[in-house]
Amino acid sequence: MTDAFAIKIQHARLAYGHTSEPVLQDLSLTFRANQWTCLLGRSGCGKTSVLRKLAGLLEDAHWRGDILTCDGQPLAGRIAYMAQQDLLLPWLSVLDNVCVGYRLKGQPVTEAIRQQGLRLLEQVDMADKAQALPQTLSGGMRQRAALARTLMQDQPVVLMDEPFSALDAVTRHKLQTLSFELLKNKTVVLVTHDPQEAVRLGHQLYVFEGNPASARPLPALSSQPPRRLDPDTAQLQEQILERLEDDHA
Ligand SMILES: Nc1ncnc2c1ncn2[C@@H]1O[C@H](COP(=O)(O)OP(=O)(O)OP(=O)(O)O)[C@@H](O)[C@H]1O
Repeated sequence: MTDAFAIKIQHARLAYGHTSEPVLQDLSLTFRANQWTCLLGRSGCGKTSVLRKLAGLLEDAHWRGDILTCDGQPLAGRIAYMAQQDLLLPWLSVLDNVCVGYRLKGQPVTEAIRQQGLRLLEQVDMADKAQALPQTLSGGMRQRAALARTLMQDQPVVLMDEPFSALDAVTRHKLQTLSFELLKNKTVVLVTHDPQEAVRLGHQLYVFEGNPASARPLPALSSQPPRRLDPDTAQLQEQILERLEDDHA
């Protein structure tokens, strides 16, 4: 696994279809190494499109603008992407889904790899479902399995699209903390609709605003994530909500 690295998007524009209005315009974002960057914004403003672009999965759209890495190397092959849909393969057990990255790379899934997958399943409280098929799981269980699969990939950049949205409050809190621990040395981009989650986990935060949307940073807090609720975090949450409300108006 290579070290985490920073990524910069500069003055990007995105449109679906040659003649369509752009979804994103003058979008500039910096994702720092070893930090969590949270992206917020109203539904449909283009957050997932940005993750798909970074993951190399945006073939159906027109993108203009630079994406730079601080080491000058391409992004391809260095990204783990946890999409909004969990994309678990229905014919594979949960454990095989967690280890599927090795199969896709044509590498054998050794006993050591299976044990590592099992340990991650234990950490997300899914060890008892290791042999279950995805269709027998609840939405929250599927999300936990997908999270274990993302962690298993051990890539320097991790993109997560609302990874905790289907979880109950206690499980969400637990998995936020666990993910934060396990992804400490990565460049993490988290899309979330939850201001509390963003404030708890984000080293830096951006709100997508306008139509076409661009990203505006929020002031960083001096405390380190994962944060507890205190007057500063409460105030920042309030500020996020105000920005989101203004954008809906
Ligand atoms: N493949 C596509 N073809 C045409 N339009 C698309 C396509 N994918 C997304 N869009 C449009 O682009 C816009 C941005 O979509 P995107 O999924 O990036 O938004 P989002 O901010 O992630 O939304 P949400 O918060 O609801 O997940 C939306 O208007 C959506 O309808």
